[in-house]
Amino acid sequence: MAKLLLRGMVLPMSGAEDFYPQGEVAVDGDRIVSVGAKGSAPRGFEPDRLLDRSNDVIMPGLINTHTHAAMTLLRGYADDLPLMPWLEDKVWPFEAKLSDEDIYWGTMLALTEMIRSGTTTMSDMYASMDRVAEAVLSAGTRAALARGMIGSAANGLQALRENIELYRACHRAGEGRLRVMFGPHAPYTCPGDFLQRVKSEAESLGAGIHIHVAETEAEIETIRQEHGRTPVQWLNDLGLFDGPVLAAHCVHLTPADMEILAEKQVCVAHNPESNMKLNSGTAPVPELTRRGVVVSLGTDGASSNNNLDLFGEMRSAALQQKLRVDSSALPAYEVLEMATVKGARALGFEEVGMLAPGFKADLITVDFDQPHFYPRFSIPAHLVYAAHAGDVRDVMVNGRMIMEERRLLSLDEKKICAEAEKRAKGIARELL
Ligand SMILES: CSC[C@H]1O[C@@H](n2cnc3c(O)ncnc32)[C@H](O)[C@@H]1O
Ligand SMILES: [Zn+2]
Repeated sequence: MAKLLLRGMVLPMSGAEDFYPQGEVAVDGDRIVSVGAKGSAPRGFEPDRLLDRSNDVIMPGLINTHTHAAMTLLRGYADDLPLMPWLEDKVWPFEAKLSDEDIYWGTMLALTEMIRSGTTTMSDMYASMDRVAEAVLSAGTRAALARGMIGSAANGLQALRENIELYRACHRAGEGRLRVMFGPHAPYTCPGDFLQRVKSEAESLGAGIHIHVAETEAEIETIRQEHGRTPVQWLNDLGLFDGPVLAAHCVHLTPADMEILAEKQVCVAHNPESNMKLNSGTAPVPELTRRGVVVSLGTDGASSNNNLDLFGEMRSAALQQKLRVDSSALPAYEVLEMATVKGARALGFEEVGMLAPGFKADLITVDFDQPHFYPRFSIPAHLVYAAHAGDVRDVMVNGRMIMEERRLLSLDEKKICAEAEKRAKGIARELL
């Protein structure tokens, strides 16, 4: 097992006070041994390699808690529409034509973009999840995978069987890099009896549930007409929140909804850019965190965003709340927590999200020797308000370097881009 010592400006994300302007992180195999000031590595720790990144920030890898990775194939295919026309008229007809192989290459494209922008873990909800798992394992990243399920009869039940199979085959696979959740799409696409069936299957396996909730006003109105309550109240009454749940979006919430989410320890994946692009609305993030809800960050798919860059997403998350509430809302360090430690909690990855002894070595280095990072008054502020995807220099997951000096080590980027281009254009031609 290789031993590595990284030196640089270390932001461990283990508490607001923790920062080492000249620090070091010692890694042995897949785990972090020590984090601290320069010279803090344990006596006797003899690294096989010293990585001097004195002008870089060394921080935990970013965690994207809500995406549909293979939707990179739809990037730029369906823009400037609200949610339901976007889904029904453009996205679902395109997705109906995707083969397992298309989903594999779309996911590979997503992973390439994610690694380049410092994302080491994603939470994905889609179809052909065995191929998504294969892509994640070969890219070397970490993921929580959920089979997206729509409907109740033939389609929904087949998807549920696939989700169970996925759990059995992949949960904790790849040295623990994979986790499996259950992915009922939304309260407006899954009937109550189906949601309860999903809940009981997930419960019997001890798995969490990943679901879209309260995304648009139209959803609130549909569920009110069908069930006479809000989506959060409906799902709670069905018992869905009795186990671990990751609820994506949660834009339109009443105070009573927020109390339920807090009481049931439902985690929320906040997707500000998708919510803006589809004109869904602005989620009440400070109101949720004030109540103790764990709010993490996601990009959603690359068709409603249109990128998978969590640096951009952090900036949007912060600015959106400042516009909605006031300039003190959602300060930089809290946004960084959403993209790291809180993401790990939301997905049930207990050993990632911060740099701490005993934790898995998932980390990135950000090249701070660039004009947009001077003067260096505040590292968290620079990371949230000034950084962009291309600033990421190195990416390590589970102790393995998968990008070094901006060179991808686990993926063939040119081949992936060519395959994605060919496959997406082929489907678009068929739909003309
Ligand atoms: C059944 S797999 C997941 C399913 O979700 C669709 N999707 C992508 N983005 C959103 C969104 O913001 N709200 C609801 N559904 C979304 C995706 O296209 C897949 O069909
Ligand atoms: Zn989504």
